[in-house]
Amino acid sequence: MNVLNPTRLRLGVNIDHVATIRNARGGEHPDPARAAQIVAQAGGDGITVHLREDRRHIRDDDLQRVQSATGLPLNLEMAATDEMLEIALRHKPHAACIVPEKREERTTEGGLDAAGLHNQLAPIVSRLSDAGVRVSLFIAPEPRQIEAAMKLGVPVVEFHTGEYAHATGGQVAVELKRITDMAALAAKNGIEPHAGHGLTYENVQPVAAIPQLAELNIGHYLIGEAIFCGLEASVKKMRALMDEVR
Ligand SMILES: CC(=O)[C@@H](O)[C@H](O)COP(=O)(O)O
Ligand SMILES: NCC(=O)COP(=O)(O)O
Repeated sequence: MNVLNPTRLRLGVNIDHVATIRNARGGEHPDPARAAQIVAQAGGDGITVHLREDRRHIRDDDLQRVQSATGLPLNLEMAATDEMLEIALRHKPHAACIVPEKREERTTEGGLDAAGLHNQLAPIVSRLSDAGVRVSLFIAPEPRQIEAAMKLGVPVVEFHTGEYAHATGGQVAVELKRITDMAALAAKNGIEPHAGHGLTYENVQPVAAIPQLAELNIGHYLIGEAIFCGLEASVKKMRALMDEVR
């Protein structure tokens, strides 16, 4: 990705909620694979999908179709379960981001406890890595979690930006500083930092300006905006906002 300009902040577009709308009627429209093609035309650098245990949006049969719809790298978000590991090993996406998952949650509520789950995560990380999948951990921006990521030997962490996105008043700067400091700590220790969750046109720029961040993954807001202006336009606008601060 971005071999011509390694400093460019990559935009991974999460297309889960195209599938949410499709599933509302149980048919095939709108098709996430078509959304992936539009993301590619709009200048997105990657496609992210979260195959949830309850299949509330992305379904198993979407993976192959989304993967072959474009030449973009696919980032598969997955819970640390045997079922998801087998699926990931079958599809071999470019990257797999291990996320915490609760069946009853509305969305991913926090980061993975990589420190507490070391023994569960270690074999999953090594089997994915051996299969050539770039493993990432979706963690809170905390030193303890970065230390755990280092122990697990993952090349990438993605910081959960939900706390930042939902913060108000003086807390915004506090949350931003946590992400800024942890991006620097991760990079210093040879881990490529990414970020995502709850990012919008309004809150993306301070995060995009963090120099060590290599990739942002953004979904719900872009698909929501696409209802009003089209997916190509919403991706292009996010891309432009990110580029303005780099
Ligand atoms: C891991 C993450 O932050 C997102 O991918 C999010 O989980 C998308 O799926 P939901 O909107 O179903 O939570
Ligand atoms: N990992 C975060 C992601 O893929 C997108 O999160 P959101 O923008 O849908 O909140």
